[in-house]
Amino acid sequence: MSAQRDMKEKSPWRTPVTIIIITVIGVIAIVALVTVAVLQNKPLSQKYKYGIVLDAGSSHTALYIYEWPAEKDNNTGRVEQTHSCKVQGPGISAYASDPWKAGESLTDCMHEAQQKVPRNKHEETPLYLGATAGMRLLNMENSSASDQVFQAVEEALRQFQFSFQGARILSGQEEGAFGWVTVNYLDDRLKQGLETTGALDLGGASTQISFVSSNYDGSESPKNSVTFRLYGNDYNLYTHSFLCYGKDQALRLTLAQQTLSGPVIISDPCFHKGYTKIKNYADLYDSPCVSHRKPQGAPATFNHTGTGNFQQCQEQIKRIFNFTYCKYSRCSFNGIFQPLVQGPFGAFSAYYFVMDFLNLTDTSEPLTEVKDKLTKYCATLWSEITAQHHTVKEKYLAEYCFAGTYILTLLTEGYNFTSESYSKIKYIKQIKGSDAGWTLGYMLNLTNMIPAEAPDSPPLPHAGYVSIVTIMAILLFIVFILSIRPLWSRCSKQLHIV
Ligand SMILES: Nc1ncnc2c1ncn2[C@@H]1O[C@H](COP(=O)(O)OP(=O)(O)O)[C@@H](O)[C@H]1O
Ligand SMILES: [Ca+2]
Repeated sequence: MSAQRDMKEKSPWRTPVTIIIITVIGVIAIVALVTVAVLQNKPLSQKYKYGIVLDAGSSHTALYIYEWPAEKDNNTGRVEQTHSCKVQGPGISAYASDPWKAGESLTDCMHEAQQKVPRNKHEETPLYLGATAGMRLLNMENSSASDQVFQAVEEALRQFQFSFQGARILSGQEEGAFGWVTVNYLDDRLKQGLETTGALDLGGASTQISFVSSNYDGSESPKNSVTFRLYGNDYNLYTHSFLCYGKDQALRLTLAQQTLSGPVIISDPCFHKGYTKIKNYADLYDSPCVSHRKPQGAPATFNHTGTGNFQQCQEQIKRIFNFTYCKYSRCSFNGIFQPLVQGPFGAFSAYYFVMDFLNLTDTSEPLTEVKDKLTKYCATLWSEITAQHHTVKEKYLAEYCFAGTYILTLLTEGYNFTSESYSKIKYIKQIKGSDAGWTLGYMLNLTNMIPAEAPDSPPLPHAGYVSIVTIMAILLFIVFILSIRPLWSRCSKQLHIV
């Protein structure tokens, strides 16, 4: 009996010290388990990645910086524009005779980008330059000049520490499709598989229309069709880019058809009464959109004089669209296939600038009222317009009557928007702080940021994991306490005996 008791007393499991150690280790193990389990599912301290896109448009270049959390696929992992910089001076295509200046023009905005992106991220930050219709036209007109502009621009961009990924001309299809991706990504329509929003982009040299139509499978005109698989959903997008139908080239087209006979004075209903300016024929026809129409033996200059008449302006503008031929079931204009417009649309870039200036962004207003307001605006004397808006650039100011009329004509006559479908257009500049335009969609595509398949969403949100682990830890603790209770009571008895 005493030998047995001796053995019991010597067993390491039965000494009070051992029991205390086991208890402490047990508690530490449970606390560690809880901590590890909770931390493993908690987002680590936020680290960001950056991307830079330069939009080399026909009228100017703009730089955009985008930022997103470094970890992939968490639900807040959205890309946002954190900064934009407008390059001083004209678009890069205007530097055809001085290519190195095109490169130099970008340096101020690039220095700004160096300040905005954290120093230690420069090397890993991709930098893209995409050029649109201005460079498309220069390339058509003089491809060696366009190559030289690209060389100069690339050389300038390589001077920076960023990871330069190249400069290239986007096709009209890409420009339209990436604008659509941007709008729908920012509106959170892609991840959730919601009805998408069409995109209307009005530039200076080209204009794009892109939308998903339920009764269009892409077979009738494959060159107008782009298919995507994004977050597990298939999209069949209709898109078209009209070169020469951006607002600056459309103005040339409209003016050029009024100068066919080479008159010295052009009375233009799209400009305000009282506006008069001597302009060069050579400048007007200095674009492949109109160069073939230059009248023979025209004088060097013409007197551009406004008459301010919306109705007549609209008649002039209609004449730049060709509605006479269409080999498809239906066309917009110039023989280009287009299904009937469908669903909501976002209209950005010059659509927004012009309609915002004219106070016509409210599309719940009936179209007839919009036209009435524009009629009044166009009929306002030039002297009154300049007096009311002395801070606005004169070139823009002179052209708002034309631009507003062009927008309404393009939408209603060109794309066949009706009073009803017009009310589903929203004129937008930004969505949730990021500019509407092709740049974000372009970067998302090149960095593979939008997966084809829906990411496996975690079965529980973070809070769910924390609750489950806490409950399990409490249960474990209770079981642990219950299991060591007999040891403790034996231990206290021993202490009593001692
Ligand atoms: N504040 C403004 N008011 C009116 N038009 C503007 C304003 N800012 C920019 N624009 C116009 O927006 C258009 C932008 O086109 P841009 O992107 O440079 O050309 P593209 O996309 O055809 O290459 C140009 O016609 C430019 O004049
Ligand atoms: Ca543009």
